Amino acid sequence: MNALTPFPDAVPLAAASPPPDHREDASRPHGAAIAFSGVTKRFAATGAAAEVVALDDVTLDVAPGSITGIIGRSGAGKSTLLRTINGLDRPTAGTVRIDGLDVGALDGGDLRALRREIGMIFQHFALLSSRTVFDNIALPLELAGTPRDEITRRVDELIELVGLTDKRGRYPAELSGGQKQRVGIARALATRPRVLLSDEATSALDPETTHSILALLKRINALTGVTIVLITHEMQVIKAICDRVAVIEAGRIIEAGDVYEVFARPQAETTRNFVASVTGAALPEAIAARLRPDPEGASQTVLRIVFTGENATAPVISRLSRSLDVDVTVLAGQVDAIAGKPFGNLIVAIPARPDVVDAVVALAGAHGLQAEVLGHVA
Ligand SMILES: Nc1ncnc2c1ncn2[C@@H]1O[C@H](COP(=O)(O)OP(=O)(O)OP(=O)(O)O)[C@@H](O)[C@H]1O
Repeated sequence: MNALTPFPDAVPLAAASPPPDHREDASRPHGAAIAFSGVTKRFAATGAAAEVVALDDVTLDVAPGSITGIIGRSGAGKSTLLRTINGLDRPTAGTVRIDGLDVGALDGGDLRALRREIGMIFQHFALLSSRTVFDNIALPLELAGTPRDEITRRVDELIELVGLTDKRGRYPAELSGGQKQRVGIARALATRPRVLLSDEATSALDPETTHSILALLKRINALTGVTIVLITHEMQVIKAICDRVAVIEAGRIIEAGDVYEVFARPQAETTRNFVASVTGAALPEAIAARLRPDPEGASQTVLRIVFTGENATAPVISRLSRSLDVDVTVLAGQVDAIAGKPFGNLIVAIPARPDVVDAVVALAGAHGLQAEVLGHVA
């Protein structure tokens, strides 16, 4: 691939007639594939500060047009991973490729050309306080040398897309947090990027505003096919809009896959905790404090039962109870939609008899459910 034209089939903004409305964009996929291969990033020791391995041999594929979430706790390496995509951080080892193009090998004009294909939104919006909504959104187009009439057309189109028509001439100080993020999103989309990076874009917003911003990102992804990579520490965000998720811990990807699969069968302890934070899978504290691994002397065994797909709404608990003649006490749970599919999670207590426990687990399995023993209470 020619390094000077990182996206040969991308339409150069200045030369293109913008489509009259965004629905036309849906017919031409914009998304770019991103491939991390063995990416390690070390920050050298300075003075008293020891060397930091921020990314440790990260290999991950981001599908074009997907919404991929990277979740991890503070310091896990999320921002560093995001910054390797637009070349703000260069890997110490390994490669990051966007549609096959090695980001780490680019510099100067090639890197600037690549960055025009990558929009970014931030937790604290990063708007210029002295510029109006219109002028903030216009900035990347001005920097790209886009003619004035085309800037006006494109910015007005974006202002409408993000629902800020009545705020066109307002300044950031006159906007709510959600409105500021809408400006940030419009600005990030101005040059018709093929990748949109979101750095904790909803972390500073209240739940309702978060919901509307996530819905906007999902709509933009559906309309334009832009590949979205978002980093977050909230599983709620992953659950709301992502197709794929990767869990990062101490610079390593410890789990990655389809969001529904990861929610249904989380493997790593950290992933289980993230999943439990949003699926009702967390044990009530009073029970958790009494839970022990040893069934000796216990009166109740506590199970987690995960319902997926069409089983999510089946009356399985009453069937378990009737056909095995056991009392099933529901301790916690909810039925929800994840990635658009039903997903249920119940925590139940049954009598702590090995034959009963085995029968319940087997019967749940026969109904296509997963049942897992969490522990026992006296
Ligand atoms: N420029 C830098 N110099 C030295 N160390 C750095 C630098 N940038 C990041 N780090 C370190 O790399 C590790 C990963 O940081 P990073 O910001 O990627 O984590 P994060 O998951 O985004 O955290 P947060 O959610 O708190 O923003 C941390 O230990 C951090 O202190």
